[in-house]
Amino acid sequence: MSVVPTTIAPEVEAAVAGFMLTQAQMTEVVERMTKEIKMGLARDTHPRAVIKCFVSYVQDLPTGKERGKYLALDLGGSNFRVLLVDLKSNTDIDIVSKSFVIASSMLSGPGKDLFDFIANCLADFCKEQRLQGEAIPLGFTFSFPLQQQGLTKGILVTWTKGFSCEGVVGKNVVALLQEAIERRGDLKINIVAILNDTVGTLMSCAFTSRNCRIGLIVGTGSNACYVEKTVNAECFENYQTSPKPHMIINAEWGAFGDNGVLDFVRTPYDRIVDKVTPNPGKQTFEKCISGMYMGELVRLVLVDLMAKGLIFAGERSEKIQTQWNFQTSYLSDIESDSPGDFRNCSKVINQLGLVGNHVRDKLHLRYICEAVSSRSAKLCSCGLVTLINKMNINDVSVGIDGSVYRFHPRYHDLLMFHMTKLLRPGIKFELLESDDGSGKGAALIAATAVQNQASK
Ligand SMILES: Nc1ncnc2c1ncn2[C@@H]1O[C@H](COP(=O)(O)OP(=O)(O)OP(=O)(O)O)[C@@H](O)[C@H]1O
Repeated sequence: MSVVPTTIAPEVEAAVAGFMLTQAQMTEVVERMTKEIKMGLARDTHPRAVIKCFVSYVQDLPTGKERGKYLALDLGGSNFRVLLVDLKSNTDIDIVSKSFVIASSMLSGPGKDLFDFIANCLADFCKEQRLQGEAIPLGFTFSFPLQQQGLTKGILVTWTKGFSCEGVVGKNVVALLQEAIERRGDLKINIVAILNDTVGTLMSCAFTSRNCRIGLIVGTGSNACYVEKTVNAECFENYQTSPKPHMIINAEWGAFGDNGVLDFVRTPYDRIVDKVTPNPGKQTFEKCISGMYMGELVRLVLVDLMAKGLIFAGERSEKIQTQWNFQTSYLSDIESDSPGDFRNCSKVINQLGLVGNHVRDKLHLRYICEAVSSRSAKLCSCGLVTLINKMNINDVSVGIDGSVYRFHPRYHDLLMFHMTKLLRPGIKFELLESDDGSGKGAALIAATAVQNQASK
């Protein structure tokens, strides 16, 4: 019987050492992020802040009594979805949804084409669901940095996550959608709210868990929102006079580090990934954390070690040399193997056009994946701890969505472990997986918006 090696070669260890954040570095990240969040909230410093802390105009958490049928659109990553959400009770919610793939050419084409495509998908869906005649309220989950000026007005600040459509930055996205709907002329749609997916996630978890105060996404991108005191949300015009005590703040934490404050935890591989994205120099924190980039980071380490003959020695593979070819789902597959077993790992190696005859190479590949996913979870923990400390509460639930959190075998446990180590003793928290947060959350915000309109 062959003995499975368990030790990592010093050269491999050295290559990924930069991903292994220490407790002191994590504490420093929390400190720096706290500063940046305060800058985003304050009127004077907001214009130059990197973590923008946008006002969401959502001030009411769900009461649990919201009811009715709502349409929701979800645009923010790999797929575009249209949903019909029927809030029957707080435990009985019917959701019918349809996903549409956005052609990669559309990601960088004219914005008008993107919004016409969205309106067409909406029309298809309404036809299928026989909703053409009804003006059902619609909540639009739009997961890019938005400077909101009201619940139905949001100016796109910048595209992220691979999108770069022309003619949208600086425009009110709700108006662009409304215009596309009007160009068709066959739909009666009442857009009552635009929201970020983090806000939808928070709302949907708060519908059933009263303690939910944070919404987190770890999917294609990463971002979080939290419940702030209205008086601290200085960019809200009524921050001193609003009768409502709270405001959900869309942190847009992906941009943390765009001013260099995270350089002390970045690796040379992060700098290479950044250069090949459509938004170099932007979304620094997100690029260290989210699904769009984790696979590429692993690939870059692998390519580097292969060039030095330290892994898969003597093997060549066109696939591994090609950008973005190492999917982030491979990290979940590889780390799902039980220790000493390399079944998934071998499959991935073969999919990448490699043979991988040596167990040590598999061990090393797993080690690299663990380094990248652990750093992601550690940085995310830093972000969550920053928000919990900022709210100064002792008991909190966090609603979480996104494929990285959902499918990575250790992500939840890593967050629990590192958050516990970073938080002051005695603070209770739970991490809740959000089920269809964007859709449910959009419906809940639409329900509150309709109610608020009616009571005016
Ligand atoms: N099994 C998996 N393990 C880890 N990551 C995965 C897995 N499957 C997909 N991903 C990654 O998750 C990302 C997609 O995330 P998600 O499914 O949450 O959708 P999204 O709506 O596009 O993202 P976002 O919410 O950031 O807008 C992709 O980058 C993909 O590589």
